[in-house]
This record gives sequence, structure tokens and C-alpha cells, in this order.
Amino acid sequence: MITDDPYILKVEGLHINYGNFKAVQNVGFDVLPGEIFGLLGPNGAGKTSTLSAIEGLIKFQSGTIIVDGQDALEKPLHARAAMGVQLQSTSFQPELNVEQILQLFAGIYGVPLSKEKLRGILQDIQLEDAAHKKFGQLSGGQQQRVSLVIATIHNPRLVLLDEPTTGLDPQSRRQLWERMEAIREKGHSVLLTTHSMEEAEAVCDRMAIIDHGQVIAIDTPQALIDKHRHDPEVIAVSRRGKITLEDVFIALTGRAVRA
Ligand SMILES: Nc1ncnc2c1ncn2[C@@H]1O[C@H](COP(=O)(O)OP(=O)(O)OP(=O)(O)O)[C@@H](O)[C@H]1O
Repeated sequence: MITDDPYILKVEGLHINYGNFKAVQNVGFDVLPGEIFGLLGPNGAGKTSTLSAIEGLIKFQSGTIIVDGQDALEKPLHARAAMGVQLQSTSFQPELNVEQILQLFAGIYGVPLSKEKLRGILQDIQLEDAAHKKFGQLSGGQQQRVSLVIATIHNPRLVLLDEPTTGLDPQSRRQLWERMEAIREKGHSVLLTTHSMEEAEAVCDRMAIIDHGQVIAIDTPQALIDKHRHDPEVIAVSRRGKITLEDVFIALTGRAVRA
């Protein structure tokens, strides 16, 4: 199915079950070109499951996922070519060094990688001196930079990042935000999951809050605050007299800690 819809990703009526457990129920949202879109939700809400279904890594029971105008089930290769996915560190062969990993993935995506281009990439991610280090020997921030380069090496229109800044120091986190914004400036899009309200406010153009496998709100971070700032529950959870996105999030998803 080819569509001329304005979005780069459209998810509709997505249901994901693990056995009898309904992890994702009727989830729907879309991501526009040149947009950074955040998926937020408490632990176990269904964010990673949703991302994994979009990436084609897990089967879903029903629903539609359209990537770059094509149904991801009907045209999985087209969908994958349009997407860049951040891999887990366990996806990298432990015996390969940074340079070899970049060469390997450039080869997989059919991207020519001359010595100059490779050097340019390493310079850009400040890893010239670590080119011969194995992935596991890199710091968390360095690993994150390599993962993002690999996810974007084929210049995909949509980049999917699952909690990309968890564990990063403020400097690395800022740099990653700037890299996401550079993707947006090209007119490409980022879909990320995060637990950080600060991150959502700093970089997300729009966000969806997912709870118990269902989308309970979609809007810009500021619009969510403005819409709910007078809700009694939001006022009740607020601290120091200031209403924040986190207050709105906790009021909407409840104060109970998830398993
Ligand atoms: N392979 C699986 N088998 C069974 N249950 C699973 C599986 N993967 C996830 N789940 C369950 O599905 C629900 C949604 O999990 P998911 O990882 O998508 O949530 P999440 O929002 O990404 O959570 P977190 O913020 O903790 O990463 C959870 O209850 C989880 O325990």
C-alpha cells in the first residue's frame, strides 16, 4: 500500500500479547517528518514492545504500522530501509573494534565507507583515539555515540531510540539531544522512549503517554502542562508550587510504583 500521507510513521490499533497478557492495547499515534516524538510511560507500560513491533522484531496480534508510506507487514524490507534502529550493546561482536564495527554495519547497509569518511565519522563522534578499542572497552557515552552513528549510517528517515540517554552524564546527554536535533533539521524524524520529563520537555515536539498498554494522552509537552495544570490531582502532586510535566505525568498515570 502506497500512501501520500504526511507522516513518516503511523501506528493504528496496535495490540501485542505475550501469551494471555495484553501488553499493548489499541495503541495509535503518528510521527511527522522533522519531528522528535517521545513515548513516555511507567515501567512495563508497553513502550519497548511498541518500538519492537515497529522495528519488526516482534509479532503483533492486530493493528497497522505504516512506515514511509508502506505497510510494515506487507513491505518489511522497505520499512526497515527507512528506519534506523539503535542496537543494544549485546548486538555487537565483542571481538570487533569500533572501526571494524562501523565498517561491518556500513557494509550491511550498502553504504560506501572510504578511509576519509570513516575518519570523519570517528572525528565527529570524538573517537579517533578509540578507533581500535573494542566496544565493551568504551564508556557508556562513547558506546551511545557509536550506536547512534550505526543507527543513522544509511541516512534513514526515521530513527528509533529506546531510552537513549539512560545512564549518560549531562554533557553526553546534551550532545545526544543535539544529534537528535540535527536529524530533525534534515527533515528526518526520531521516535524515542524516555523516563525523563526533562528530556521530553527539552527535545520532544510531541509525546504520547502510555499506561497499562494504552495511550492516555498525546500532545506537545507544554500543551499537556497547560491542559492539566488546574486538575486537582496535578495540584496535589506538585511540589514547591510549580506545575511540571512530571506532575501531569504522575497525576495521569497514578502514584503507585509499578512492578
Ligand atoms: N517477552 C515477553 N514475555 C512476556 N512478557 C513480556 C515480554 N516482554 C515484555 N513483557 C511484559 O509486557 C509489559 C510491557 O513491557 P515493555 O518492556 O514493553 O514495557 P516498557 O514500557 O518498555 O517498560 P520499561 O519502562 O520498564 O522499560 C510488561 O508487563 C512486561 O513485563
